[in-house]
Amino acid sequence: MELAGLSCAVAIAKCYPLASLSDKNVLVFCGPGNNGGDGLVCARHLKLFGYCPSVYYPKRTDKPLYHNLTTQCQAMQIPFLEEPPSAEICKNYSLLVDALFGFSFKPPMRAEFVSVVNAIQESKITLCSVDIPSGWDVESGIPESGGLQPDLLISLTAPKKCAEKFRGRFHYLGGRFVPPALEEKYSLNLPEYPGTELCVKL
Ligand SMILES: NC(=O)C1=CN([C@@H]2O[C@H](COP(=O)(O)OP(=O)(O)OC[C@H]3O[C@@H](n4cnc5c(N)ncnc54)[C@H](O)[C@@H]3O)[C@@H](O)[C@H]2O)[C@@H](O)CC1
Ligand SMILES: [K+]
Repeated sequence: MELAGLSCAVAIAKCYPLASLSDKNVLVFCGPGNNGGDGLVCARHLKLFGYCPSVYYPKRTDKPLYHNLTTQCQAMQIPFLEEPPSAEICKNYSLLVDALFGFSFKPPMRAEFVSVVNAIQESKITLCSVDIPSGWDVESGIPESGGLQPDLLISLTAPKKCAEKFRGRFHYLGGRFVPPALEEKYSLNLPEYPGTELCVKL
């Protein structure tokens, strides 16, 4: 998770260098599972890279891993929003990071998250999705009702089938931790990571 989240922060910094943004404010939406954990790690590394991340983490998982990730963000003075951000609030940020749901999401979206996703969509702020655009089915992709349309998708470990439907500008692969034997076993056919890079543009 630490490597996955770090690779997301690196991909974001490559696509949206600080100098290209009107301000450094980034809002990271974190869901209850591992995708949200990746988001917490990503927020921390974005801060280390000079961005000003805030986190919205409405459904916190009561496990030591998530407590620790939250504590680390708080120790770095990363603010946690208490109220669900409206589309207007989202407009205070240069970038939104969607780490709500990943490959374990089962549509349809439960009511408690519908307004959160709608606010992201309505704001039209540049969106970066971690692993899978939240609300998309891991296999079939975009929901019929429309869904989030990220500008950057960071696929982790290997692109999921739904990534075929991604239409944004930047697609990166991150999570450089697959042992070669596993890559071979599942015929993942992953691209070469250049040098010591943590992510690679697809
Ligand atoms: N397992 C692995 O090998 C890796 C996993 N990683 C990350 O882990 C993610 C998968 O994590 P998880 O399996 O924890 O699952 P997710 O983080 O995808 O989501 C699980 C959570 O979503 C909730 N949920 C599911 N369907 C929902 C719906 N319709 N409405 C509202 N809530 C819903 C579940 O109750 C659960 O709390 C990946 O997408 C990736 O981001 C990466 O860190 C890399 C390695
Ligand atoms: K996501």
